[in-house]
Amino acid sequence: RYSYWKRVGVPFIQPRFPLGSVGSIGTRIHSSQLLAQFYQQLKGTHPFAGIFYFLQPVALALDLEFVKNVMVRDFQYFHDRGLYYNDKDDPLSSHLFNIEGTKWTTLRRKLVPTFSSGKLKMMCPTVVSVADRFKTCIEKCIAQDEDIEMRELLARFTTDVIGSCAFGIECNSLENPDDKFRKMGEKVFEVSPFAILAFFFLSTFKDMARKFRITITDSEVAAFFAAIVQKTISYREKNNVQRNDFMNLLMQMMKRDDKDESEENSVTLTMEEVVAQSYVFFLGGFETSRTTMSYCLYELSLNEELQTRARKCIQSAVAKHDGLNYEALMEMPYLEQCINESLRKYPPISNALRSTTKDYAVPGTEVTLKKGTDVIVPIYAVHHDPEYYPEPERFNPDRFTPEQCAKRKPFTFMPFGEGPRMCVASRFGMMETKIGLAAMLMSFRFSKCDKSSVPLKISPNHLMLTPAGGLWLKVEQLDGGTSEIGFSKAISEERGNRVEYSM
Ligand code: HEM
Repeated sequence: RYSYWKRVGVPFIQPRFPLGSVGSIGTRIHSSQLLAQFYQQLKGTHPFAGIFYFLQPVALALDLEFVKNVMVRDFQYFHDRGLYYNDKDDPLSSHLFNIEGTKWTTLRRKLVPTFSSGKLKMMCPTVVSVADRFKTCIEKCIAQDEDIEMRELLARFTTDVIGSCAFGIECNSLENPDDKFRKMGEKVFEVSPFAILAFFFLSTFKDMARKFRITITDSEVAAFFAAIVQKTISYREKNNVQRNDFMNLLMQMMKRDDKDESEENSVTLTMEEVVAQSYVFFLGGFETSRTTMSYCLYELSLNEELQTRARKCIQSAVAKHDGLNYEALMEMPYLEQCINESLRKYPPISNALRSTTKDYAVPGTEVTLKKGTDVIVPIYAVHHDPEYYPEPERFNPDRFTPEQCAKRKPFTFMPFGEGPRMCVASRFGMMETKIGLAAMLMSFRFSKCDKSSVPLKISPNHLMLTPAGGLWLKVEQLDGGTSEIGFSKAISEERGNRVEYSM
């Protein structure tokens, strides 16, 4: 098996039995950094490199033309991710991120409208109202100690945001750190090195794993989400509640009677499928944005000048639009540059995955990727390639001025992936991140403290790019605070019709 790439004439990373090329993932190094080493080692030799996940050959993209072909031009060969899911024994795993084929195409098409500009604008006050509670929560924390572990607080902020926007649920994890929603999020993402390897293993041997009815979702998490979604749905049905949120859209897809049977590609979801989609929105909604905010805050805390510049940009937009609202958010170019530079340096989902659905003759080579071959687009490696980003370890938001963006080569900035399978909620993620950062920078000054680790180390045993040991910062209240800047004006009018949340 291990002579495969040599036989087909593709430069490859020497594997070791039984783990292949990924033996150190989860224990010594994060997958994104290991793949960046492979990428640098073999870049320029071929459109992609050969690596092995256990015994399975996997292609690692090395050049941008190949990335473009996989993500966009030849998408018909690459619409699946090839990840393990098991809709029979583990329905929660059967969500938009994992599912394949026409089921994915139709479901994706139906879900996209959830994140239209109109819907985002409508959700904006809800997110701002959570940001207001977030600010109060930080004030309470710093009254006790100015050195704060920010990642945990940010997780509570994004948990409450996604609870409100996706489920219409008031989960007060900001006020109550032991809130069950928060605990569930923690449980999903804090996985052991063994679990990471097991996940790669199952994705490599999917058919066998399905035969043995192997599940990947923690049973407590599965039961929790099933109960919360069912409760929300039955409350809405009983009280005839219509809200402009994700749950509403999924409920419409459950009701076959509402649909024109002849409608081509119409999707009907079972309750289990609705639970799975809600679950992925919860996952996508809280971990990625909190990670982005964490890294952005960290970098700004190391550079007072950039922090002041970001704060001024926020203050002037808020003053112009009379509060922190959708219009103000659209006019914070420097904050956006800072966020983009954070996403470049620390893309939370650091690799995009695709799997060939039929044999694929790689343009410009003699090689054919066999049906079922996994392809990795190493987002982190491309974002750290000095050819595209000189001095890649330097945090420099000026890389994202409109002039610099116009000069940038396509496919060198992919924090949300690319092509038809890119992040379905990228604009919502940006909005949530901007609101969280704006709320914090308007009210507080951030700097490093004795507990801050500089330089930051990436934890090897997290799925996303996560700082090891958390993110400790010194947080001081700014003179004047934010009350007069207009938070209160933006507090959501739309607080009715929420399910009482008491699990
Ligand atoms: C800063 C925030 C975010 C980042 C950096 C991010 C990044 C990504 C990336 C890299 C992918 C894979 C794209 C690819 O394979 O080409 C993805 C997919 C996805 N994301 Fe996000 N995301 C963010 C926020 C969100 C939010 C807020 C949600 C939900 C509310 C979400 C839901 C999803 C879903 C469902 C997919 C799978 C899409 C599909 O396969 O059709 N993401 N995201």
